[in-house]
Amino acid sequence: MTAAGSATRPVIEVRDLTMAYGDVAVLRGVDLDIHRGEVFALLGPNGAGKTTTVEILEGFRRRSAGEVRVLGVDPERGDDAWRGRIGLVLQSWRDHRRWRVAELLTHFAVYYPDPRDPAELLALVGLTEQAARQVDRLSGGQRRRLDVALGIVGRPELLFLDEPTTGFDPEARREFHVLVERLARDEGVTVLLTTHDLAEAERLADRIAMLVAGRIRACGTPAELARRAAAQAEVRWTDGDGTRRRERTEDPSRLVWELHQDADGPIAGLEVRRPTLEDTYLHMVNHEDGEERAA
Ligand SMILES: Nc1ncnc2c1ncn2[C@@H]1O[C@H](COP(=O)(O)OP(=O)(O)OP(=O)(O)O)[C@@H](O)[C@H]1O
Repeated sequence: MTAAGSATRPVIEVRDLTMAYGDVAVLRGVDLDIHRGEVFALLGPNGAGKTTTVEILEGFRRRSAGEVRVLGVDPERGDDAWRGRIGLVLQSWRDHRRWRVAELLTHFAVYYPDPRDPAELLALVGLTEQAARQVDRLSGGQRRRLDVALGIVGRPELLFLDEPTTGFDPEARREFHVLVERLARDEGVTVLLTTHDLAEAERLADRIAMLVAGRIRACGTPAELARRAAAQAEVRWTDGDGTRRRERTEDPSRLVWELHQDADGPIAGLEVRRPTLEDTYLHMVNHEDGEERAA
């Protein structure tokens, strides 16, 4: 690969990724391209396969089939130099409860060739006042920020955040969002975050992929996804015999006009509704096996 080629190549490339635990298929042909400097959200309900996907990309799990490249390397063959370019913020807290915050960062910094200064890092994640505190005395939100600090101490090009704000109060969540935005905007870090919170994905991500039952059911910018969701209106009305009816259509005025022609008078109980992105997402989650697409 030439230097120019590697500059334009996606940071993460996934083709037809499948994964089964025993005979249970969890990922059923996932395709993804994530570009340098993007904040990309993998959105899906519990059990959709988000953590499995991320663990495969991080090199912690062997896939069943498919092509995967992360920073140009197959994660199953990633060496220490490759690992040093990646930052991880995992779902479960590692066990360093007795360490003090600043000590822990200093300890991990030595593993990297060009680490961030621990004091600057503490300021960046808003933990300066807690520098001398033991890890097991931190609140849940403060621990999560320490997780992020540990994830970025080695100046990674790519940061994985697995359900980063679970258990955060609204204030901690907002501060965390500002931190992620700053990393992406000011430092060009590519961020892949998993979440089951649509509002968080819309707020943070340049692009969202909706993973439901091991398949990407829709992928695009929040605005694109919202536009596609709203393209099909739902028209509801009550028939002459009192039956409640509903129909999805891209041309609601035509349907209403036809109903008006047929009805002998006003259309009873008429409603025309444009689905929101949330309606579409919930519909996908609640009809997992259906092939209906928002894309
Ligand atoms: N090691 C494993 N062995 C067997 N099944 C597993 C294993 N890990 C995960 N699974 C199953 O695979 C499916 C996907 O799990 P995964 O953790 O990837 O989902 P997720 O989208 O991250 O969910 P959550 O939001 O709950 O973390 C689930 O049905 C889970 O029970």
